[in-house]
Amino acid sequence: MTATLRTDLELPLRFTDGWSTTARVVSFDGLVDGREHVALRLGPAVRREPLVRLHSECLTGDVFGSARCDCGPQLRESLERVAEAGGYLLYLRQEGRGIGLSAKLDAYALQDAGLDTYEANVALGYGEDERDYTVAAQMLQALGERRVALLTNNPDKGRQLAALGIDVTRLVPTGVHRSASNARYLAAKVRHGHLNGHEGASVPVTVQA
Ligand SMILES: Nc1nc2c(ncn2[C@@H]2O[C@H](COP(=O)(O)OP(=O)(O)OP(=O)(O)O)[C@@H](O)[C@H]2O)c(=O)[nH]1
Ligand SMILES: [Zn+2]
Repeated sequence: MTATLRTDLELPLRFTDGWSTTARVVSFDGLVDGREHVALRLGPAVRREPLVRLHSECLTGDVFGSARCDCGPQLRESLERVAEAGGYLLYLRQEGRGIGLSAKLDAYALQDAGLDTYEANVALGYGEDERDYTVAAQMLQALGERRVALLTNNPDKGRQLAALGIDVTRLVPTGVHRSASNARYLAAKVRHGHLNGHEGASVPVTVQA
């Protein structure tokens, strides 16, 4: 299924600490899951290999500033890095690693009772990570991008995109935004294959057969 560009317009971004940039915000028709995912195009136009961040929605971290996770600081870091390098931030409506907001809050309650972030999902009857990146591949194809560098610590994003026909040349790790409130959460992610703590390294992508 092919997605098409719907609207593409200028969006001035202004932050209270003074950082600002101008993005283009792009919406789409024909995305397979019917949700309203958007792309921000940032920075200089690059002929090959734009820097791309697939950011999974996290209302509590992205909007409210919750320190239980690292999503808020990662979102801001990603905007700045993509604005510098040239590329896209795809804001994917995959709240709670795909299980939704209310279920994520249920999972938080289980974590307060001792489970880790993945065990909590499983205890609620979900997979550890329910995200599928087909819509991200559709968005990149609609934008005319087949070759990207991916800003992430999650190798699964690179593997899934590559399997969907996008040439992912390398994974570029984000910084590590660790605090007393999210340290347990980040440690669980590393146990499940995240590259948090490998900052500065560029990691080649391997696709499983
Ligand atoms: N189910 C669940 N989802 C969570 C929890 N904490 C954060 N999330 C969601 O996890 C998603 C972000 O995933 P992360 O595992 O933090 O990071 P990632 O996207 O896999 O990897 P990066 O690209 O390196 O950021 C967002 O959709 C958040 O809403 C949690 O405890 N339980
Ligand atoms: Zn979060």
